[in-house]
Amino acid sequence: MASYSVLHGSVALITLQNPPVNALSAAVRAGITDAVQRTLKDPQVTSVVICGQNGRFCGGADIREFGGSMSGPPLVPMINAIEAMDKPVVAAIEGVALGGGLELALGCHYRIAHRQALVGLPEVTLGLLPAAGGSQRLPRLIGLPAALDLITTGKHILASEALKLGIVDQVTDGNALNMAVEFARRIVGKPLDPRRISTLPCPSPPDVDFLLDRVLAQVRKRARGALAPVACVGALRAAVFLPFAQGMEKERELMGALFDSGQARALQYAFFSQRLVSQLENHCCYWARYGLVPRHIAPEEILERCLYALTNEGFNILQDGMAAGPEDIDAIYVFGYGWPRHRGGPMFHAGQVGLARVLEKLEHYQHKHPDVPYLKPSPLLRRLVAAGSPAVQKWREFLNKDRVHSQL
Ligand SMILES: CCC[C@H](O)CC(=O)SCCNC(=O)CCNC(=O)[C@H](O)C(C)(C)COP(=O)([O-])OP(=O)([O-])OC[C@H]1O[C@@H](n2cnc3c(N)ncnc32)[C@H](O)[C@@H]1OP(=O)([O-])[O-]
Repeated sequence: MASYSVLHGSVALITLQNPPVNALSAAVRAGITDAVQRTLKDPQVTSVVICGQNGRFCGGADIREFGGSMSGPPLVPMINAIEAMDKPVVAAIEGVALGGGLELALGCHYRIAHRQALVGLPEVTLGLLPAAGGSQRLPRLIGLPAALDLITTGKHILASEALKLGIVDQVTDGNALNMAVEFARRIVGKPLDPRRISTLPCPSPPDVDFLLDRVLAQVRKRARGALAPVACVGALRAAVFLPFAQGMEKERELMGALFDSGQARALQYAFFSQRLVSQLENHCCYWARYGLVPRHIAPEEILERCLYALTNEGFNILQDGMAAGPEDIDAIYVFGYGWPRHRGGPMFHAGQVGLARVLEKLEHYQHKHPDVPYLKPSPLLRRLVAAGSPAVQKWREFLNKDRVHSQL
């Protein structure tokens, strides 16, 4: 939700309330929309400040809502309505203004931030693009090159850097909310048109096509096969060449293609998994409290059981003739699944570790867990070890002979 109060008799304060990061859930969007209506109707109110509860402006759209059917007022018209207000609106940024949080702040007429606050449009890291106007407003505010950098990498930057780029108007080491309220009282009556980012032209260099093509080639190389960075460049291209309303249409269309993609679901799953895993320590406290004794599993065992089971499946795939050679499997892992390139791929890595060692480990874990079928060593792995563990480059030859032999 979002609370509404009036300070000094004239400054409306809208506070986002959705701990821990004040994500823009349906309830928060409904609260902001109602509060905006109240400020418009209240003749005593001459300016507005938007802030987040507990020193955090906003962590963006509520990612947990992405899995279900979306309800509540949509973000884009809500932000457009804020920008269109005829009373100055100031965002008081403390903690974070990320994704939809920064997009909300970009819809405000001014942004005042604490120096240590973090801002950014990290949607690309979730397989998305900033689709609440961020891809169209940010380049209009700070120019195309800087917007390309921020949006295609998704990096978070400190407010002090955001000030240099022109994303925020002022930073403070003190209380950003107090400063924003004082600022809001001072600027009443100043023209708002130049502060509506959607009405500004998008500053871009003369060789804009060359720049966009170069960045597109870079993101394709850096994140091979990833859809979101490519879509981000497409949205920024629209910001340069199309009027705001049409750019927003393009942003929506590109987001639509990403939103239901397997890549976006996988990256959002990874976001929550990472946080869940970091809470494991708390689970240990829970066990201790109830006198439970967890079985000790060394990190090495987890790694080996995951890694060698995966490699073992690779040997089974080769044996079944579903892949012609180990290079096919390694290429899929390196270029499709982000396997660290410097480790060559799971089959190459097995060769580096030593096939005999991989076999020995699989036998060991299979002995401990006979009910886990994927730990059963592949017959091909056994034959390769028996043949003296040839180098990975020789396996194709070995397989061909093996297949011919098995057909005789
Ligand atoms: C049309 C839409 C367009 C729009 O452009 C799309 C977006 O905005 S996409 C969004 C773009 N925004 C982003 O990509 C920002 C994503 N968030 C972050 O990068 C970090 O969480 C942040 C830096 C904010 C805080 O770091 P920290 O202090 O180390 O804290 P932490 O990381 O441990 O998180 C604490 C708890 O908050 C939870 N939670 C967090 N964010 C969200 C969220 N948006 N939603 C829901 N939940 C969220 C998190 O799961 C965790 O829950 P739990 O149950 O306690 O495990």
